[in-house]
Formats: sequence, structure tokens, C-alpha cells
Amino acid sequence: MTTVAVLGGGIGGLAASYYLCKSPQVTKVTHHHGATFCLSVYVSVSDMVLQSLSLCLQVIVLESSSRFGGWLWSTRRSDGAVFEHGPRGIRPAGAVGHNTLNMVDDLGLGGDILPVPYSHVASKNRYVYMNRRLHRMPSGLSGLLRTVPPFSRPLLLSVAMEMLVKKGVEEDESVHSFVSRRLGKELADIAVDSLCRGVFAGDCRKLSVRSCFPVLYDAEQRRGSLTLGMLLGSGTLLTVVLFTFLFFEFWVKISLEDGVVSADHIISALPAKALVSILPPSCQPLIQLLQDIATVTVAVVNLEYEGSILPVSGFGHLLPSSEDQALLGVVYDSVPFPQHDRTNGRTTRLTVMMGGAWFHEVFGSPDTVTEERLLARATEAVHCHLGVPTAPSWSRVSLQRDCIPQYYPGHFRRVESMRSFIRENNLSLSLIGSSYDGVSVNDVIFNGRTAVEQLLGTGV
Ligand SMILES: Cc1cc2nc3c(=O)[nH]c(=O)nc-3n(C[C@H](O)[C@H](O)[C@H](O)COP(=O)(O)OP(=O)(O)OC[C@H]3O[C@@H](n4cnc5c(N)ncnc54)[C@H](O)[C@@H]3O)c2cc1C
Ligand SMILES: C=CC1=C(C)c2cc3[nH]c(cc4nc(cc5[nH]c(cc1n2)c(C)c5CCC(=O)O)C(CCC(=O)O)=C4C)c(C)c3C=C
Repeated sequence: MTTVAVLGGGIGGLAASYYLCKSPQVTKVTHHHGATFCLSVYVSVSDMVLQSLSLCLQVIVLESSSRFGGWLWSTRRSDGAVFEHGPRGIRPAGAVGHNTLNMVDDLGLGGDILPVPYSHVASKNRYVYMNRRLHRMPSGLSGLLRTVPPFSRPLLLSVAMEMLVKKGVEEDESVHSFVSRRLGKELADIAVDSLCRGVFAGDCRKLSVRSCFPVLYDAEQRRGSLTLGMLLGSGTLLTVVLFTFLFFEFWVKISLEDGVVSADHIISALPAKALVSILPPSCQPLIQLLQDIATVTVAVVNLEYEGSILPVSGFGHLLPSSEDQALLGVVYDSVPFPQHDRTNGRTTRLTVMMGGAWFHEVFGSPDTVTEERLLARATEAVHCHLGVPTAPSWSRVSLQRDCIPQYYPGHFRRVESMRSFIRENNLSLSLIGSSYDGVSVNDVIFNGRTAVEQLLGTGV
């Protein structure tokens, strides 16, 4: 019996076990939670494809906390209200989006999806809070042609000029530098700064364009321009490379508090720093590379107000860092997902997110900041930004420590070096999860699938 151990029961680890389970070879799946463990023995024995090692495959999922799901985490109240403390939506677009929808359908959960159509106000209206007021982001052709505050000129001008900008020569650069260079500083300072706070809770002056927005980087590389890239399509034929993964059988002992599990292959879906703490010293170069992946902490404050209190309708609003470093933005949960409001009586659910790359500067150590301070800051923001004078009737503060990895310039090289080390040392280890190849739920699921396909040497 060949054993594959999946470390971490977040969406990455769960997706990898789902794809493993689709393999006809799988005969047994075991889940352990509340397990802390360390990896102890590495011995290379022979070179075979996992597929041919054994007709039977056993999958073990090891999760250290008392629940599965990782950052996917909700509170469901008995009166029907649901509050998300982590992700709340996926973008069902492109290959990675369709892949998630297929998995959800295959699991028989398609009926549980709450769709937000493109025509819905939550899809159309995105706001930025700047200069002490809410601005709807321009959309459609008229939005491109006119000067729409807070921008000082029509966006079409920036887009047209972009085609004349020469291709960059750097192997990688910050998102802010890339967008300033191609589309102008104003777009970088407002739109892109806010966007990076609403996806990475991060600072666009520090994040890598190549790793955070590979589509933009590729458009410049292939077409010499983002505008041309978008107009002509990426020009790439998306192929999922399914290759037979030649690996050396590798025997790993995983010591649990209550025993030892032996595995032939490990799929790590742990955050990079959690993997560091269980790798043996012989993996020092890999440990060093993993340690270099920074993360940020986000305070998530769920609020419930009586009645309909919003002055505008949309998905929510984001703030550029120039407006307020502490406040990343506010999600108007009741607009896209009214099904999750309390069943009796009209209420409005909001989520205020704070901190991210600025957490330490603004709030100090996550160990000492109080829930009262975070709640007060969140309700003050709802008051100032949305003009809501009343206090929330219900609230919940969650401190999501180290929840989002930050891909800094050169991240792609670090990840390449990690995988080279694993290959050259014949370690039977796959790296998946948000630390490496994308932070969205879609990316993490898709990368779990790719890792399983490489391991089994077949499509799933
Ligand atoms: C506030 C917030 C909002 C977000 N919003 C969105 C959104 O709207 N859309 C979107 O697509 N994405 C969103 N994301 C990003 C997305 O949720 C995450 O990137 C994704 O869930 C990460 O999944 P993962 O499986 O890689 O990691 P994790 O969820 O971190 O899972 C790792 C698991 O490993 C376990 N673990 C850790 N150490 C050990 C150990 N030593 N032994 C065993 N187990 C261990 C952990 O307990 C955890 O369960 C958001 C994230 C946050 C924090
Ligand atoms: C911890 C990270 C995140 C914070 C903070 C956050 C706040 C936030 N987001 C919105 C609006 C949207 N977010 C969307 C997608 C999305 N959000 C995060 C993470 C955080 N959001 C991720 C990783 C993703 C997935 C991105 C992807 O590539 O799929 C979306 C949908 C995407 C889109 O259609 O553009 C919206 C809208 C607000 C208002 C907000 C404020 C606190």
C-alpha cells in the first residue's frame, strides 16, 4: 500500500485529497485533526512513478487544529445569520474559476452556490473611499471617456498612452512601479494601491507584479503592452502540463503525538513557516527559502446593524493607503449575499478589515492589541465612511494572524529554487497552498490539482 500524507486541512489540503480520491487507486482516506507532528526520516530508495508503486493508495490528511477549512471559517447563528471571518467569494472566471466550480458540482454542492450575476449591483459597483468620500470606480465605455473623481483625467487617456510605453527590462518589479511606469502614478496610487489591499492586504510598493499579477506581467512581455494584451488576448494556449513525475521512493516518518505515520509521499498544504518548523535540519537551504516568505495579519470585524443602513449599494469599498493605513476596506456582505442575513427583521451585515502590511505600524503587536480597540476603530470607520451613527447590534472581532502571504519581487525565483532543491535531493514532497503560486481560493484549489496530477502522472 502506498501512502500519501497531505499536511494541512485548509482548502489546499482538502482539494488535494479530493483529487487524490478521484484516482481509482485510492482505497482508504483517513483524516486526523488536532494532530501536531514532525517529519523525521528521509531515505531515498528507488526511482519509480508513484502510480506503479502500488495498486492501492492510502491518503492521510493531517490537520493540527480542531477543525478543517483553514481560513475558510464562518459563524452560523441559530437565527440564520452567517458571518465570514475569511474569504467570502470566488471569481468564477478563467480556467482556475471553472475548475473550482467543477469540483463544487462534482461534490454535489452546486445547489449551495450563491451566485452573484454580472448584472448584480454588487458586481457592478466597487467603491474607493478617498478625500473623505465614497467614489464609484468608473466602469463601461462612458466611465473610461469621462473624468471621474478621484481621478484627474479620463482613464482612456492612460490606456491609450500605455501602448506607447516601452517594455520594461527588469526580471521583476513592484506592482506600483510597474503600473506607474505603464499607466501613470495616479492609477498606481489610487486604484492599484487599493486593489492590493483588497486582495493581499498588502503594500503595492513591496509586492511583486510578476507573482501577484502574472497576467499583467505576461501581457507586457508578450505584447509589449497591457492594452494590446487585453485587446488581442493573451496569445497563450493554456495547457495543463501532465507529465510523469519520476521520483525516488522516499520514506517519511511522521511523528504524531499519539504515534507514527509512515508515508511514501508528502503533499504539504501548510503555510511556508509551518512547514519550516517540521522539516529536518538536512533541508536547511529549503528552510531558508521558506522563511523568506513574509505574511501579514488582518483584523476582521463582522458587524450587524438593525435595518437597512447603507447609503450606497455595491460589494464594498476599499481605501488607498494614502487615505488611512489602518483601514483596508469594508465589505457590504448583505448586498451580494442577502440570503445570509438573519431571517426575521431587516438587518445589514458588514465586515471591516484592518491592518495587513500596516498592522504593526498602526496597532503594534497582535499579542497586545485589544478586541475593544479593533471594534471601536471598525465602528468609527462605518460611522465616518457610511454615515451610520448607530452602534451595531452584534459584532465579532477575529485576529487573523499571518493569514496572507506576501509575494515580494523575486518570489518566483525563490519558489523555483525550492522546487529545484526538492528535485535535486529526491525528496518526495510537493508544495501547495497559498504560500507559493497564488493566494485566491481558486489558485489554491487548482495548484492542489496540478500537484496531484504530477504525482500520479495522470489527469484527474
Ligand atoms: C480575511 C481573508 C479574506 C480573504 N478573502 C478571499 C476571497 O474573498 N476570495 C479568495 O479567493 N480568497 C480570499 N482569501 C484568501 C484565501 O482564503 C486563502 O489564501 C486560502 O484559504 C488559503 O488556503 P490554504 O489551504 O493554502 O491555507 P490555510 O487555509 O492556511 O490552511 C493551512 C492549514 O494547515 C493547518 N496547519 C498549520 N500548521 C500545521 C501543522 N504544523 N500541522 C498540521 N496542520 C497545520 C492550519 O491549521 C490550516 O488548517 C482571504 C483570506 C483571508 C485571511
Ligand atoms: C486578506 C486579504 C483580503 C482582504 C483584506 C480583502 C478585503 C476586501 N476585498 C474586497 C472586495 C473583493 N475581494 C475580492 C476577491 C478577493 N479578496 C481577497 C482577499 C482579501 N480581500 C482575495 C485573495 C480575493 C481573490 C482574488 C482573485 O484573484 O480571485 C473580490 C472579487 C474579485 C473581483 O471580482 O475583483 C472583491 C470584489 C473588499 C471590498 C474588501 C474590503 C475589506
